[in-house]
Amino acid sequence: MNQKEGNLADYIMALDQGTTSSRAIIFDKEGRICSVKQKEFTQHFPNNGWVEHDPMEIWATQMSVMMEARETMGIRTEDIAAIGITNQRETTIVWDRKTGNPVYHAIVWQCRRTADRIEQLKAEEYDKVIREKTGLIVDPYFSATKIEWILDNVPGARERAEAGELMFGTVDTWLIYKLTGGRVHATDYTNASRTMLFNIHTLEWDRELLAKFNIPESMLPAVRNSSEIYGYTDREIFGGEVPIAGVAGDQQAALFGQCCFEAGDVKNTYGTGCFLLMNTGDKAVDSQQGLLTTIAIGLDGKVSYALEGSVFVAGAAIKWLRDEMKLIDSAADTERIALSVPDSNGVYVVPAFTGLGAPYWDAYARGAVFGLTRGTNKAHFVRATVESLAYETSDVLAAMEMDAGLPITSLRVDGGASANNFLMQFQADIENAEIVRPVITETTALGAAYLAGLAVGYYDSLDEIKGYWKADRRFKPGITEDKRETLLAGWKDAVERTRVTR
Ligand SMILES: Nc1ncnc2c1ncn2[C@@H]1O[C@H](COP(=O)(O)OP(=O)(O)O)[C@@H](O)[C@H]1O
Ligand SMILES: O=P(O)(O)OC[C@H](O)CO
Repeated sequence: MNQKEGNLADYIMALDQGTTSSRAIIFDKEGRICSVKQKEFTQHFPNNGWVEHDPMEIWATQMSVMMEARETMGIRTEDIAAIGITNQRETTIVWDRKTGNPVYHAIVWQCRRTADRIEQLKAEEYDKVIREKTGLIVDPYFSATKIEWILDNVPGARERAEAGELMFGTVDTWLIYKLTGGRVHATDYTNASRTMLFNIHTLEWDRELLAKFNIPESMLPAVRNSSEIYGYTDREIFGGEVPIAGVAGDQQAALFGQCCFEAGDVKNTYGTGCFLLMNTGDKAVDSQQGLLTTIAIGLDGKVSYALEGSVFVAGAAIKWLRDEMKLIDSAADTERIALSVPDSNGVYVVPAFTGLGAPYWDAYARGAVFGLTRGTNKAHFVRATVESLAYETSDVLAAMEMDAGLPITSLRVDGGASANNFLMQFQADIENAEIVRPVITETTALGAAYLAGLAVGYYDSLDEIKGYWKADRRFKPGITEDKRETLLAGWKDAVERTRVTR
């Protein structure tokens, strides 16, 4: 059986439940991908700024990719030592304890429907209380006001919740519940830390916050380590009992998958947006620079903390070049085009399409382009757009350095746009740091696989895992200090001219 001690199964399966698709990846011991299946699902936009998913569709797509990934390889259920789950974070699902049926669609992390409630909390200066307890900057992004909205707006929901009939979960919790046939209602520390209800210092659901949002404690899942056996898959579902043994929110899983185990280790995922996390060890650093304090991982009853900064638009700006501006045919073209000119010719693109994220948190800013001259051509424009991803990253790294009080000399990278060698070199240049890209850039799923493997004895230790992590390429800084300062000063000026609120 797939038990701790003498685990003989050959593979680990990671379920990566993201914002636009559900994926299942089967890894071997060295973290090589043996099978991967992915299914997109419907995005619902019922109102301006609202985003929802159907929890049943999340479950159905996750189930089917899980089955297909195994069947394609032709392996048996018992060849899988454990399952690790990693998920889009903050997204909120409420369901009936008896039937397992959701009472409403999942309210997605991107959904802004509770913006007015957030303004009210700020007006009461309750943001300070929230910040102190949860490490978060009060925002509709997190789960608390989403749960409150469901209880206030779904007919009968509040009464049912108070009678103990409803359960809340982020997507990890929903999948665990479904996979175990409704037997386990649990989440891990990293996901709990994104709800705006979890006290990251006492490591408990915070009673004062629960009262503030009028959320009965009976709705909440048990909070557990990111690496431990949560339960076993229901035989009906998977034709065998596989332990679910690793759980972490996707950005934290990526930090773990990048083997950023020590305080000071930083990773950046260059996807649609950029997500930067710095491990701060056992210190919950209270950011003075507009970053979030969050839980990096929970192992053996102890948590490590992280500083987090998110950039809303990164790879999305590259998509914009392709789909709206029609300047490129594919995202990969940007590398060749950027390298066809020696520099951006003084052009700066600030892709603040949906406002500016960390460290500015300016919801009202909008995209801008500076430095256009009669000599500006398409290549300069494309290059400036690619460079903006590096500048945005650099702003968050500067904030992290100030908060943590230590310089960042190395950054581990992943995500779709990390394939762009020009971007990686430019990042190294302006950051004056080494940029390290691993061979396996599926670090989110890999992190979940590592966590699951550790819990069942498939891996012995963090050191063993570190031994499997391999760099594909290291980009070293290669420009002068003067040049770096000039480039960064131009960006700072462009951002200042873009900002609306300070
Ligand atoms: N070679 C490239 N250069 C620059 N950007 C790229 C490149 N390849 C992909 N991208 C961008 O990366 C994003 C996709 O990365 P991915 O990690 O799959 O994102 P997500 O998980 O957020 O959907 C897209 O926005 C795309 O425009
Ligand atoms: O699904 P992703 O990769 O867009 O990640 C979403 C984040 O977890 C939101 O906090």
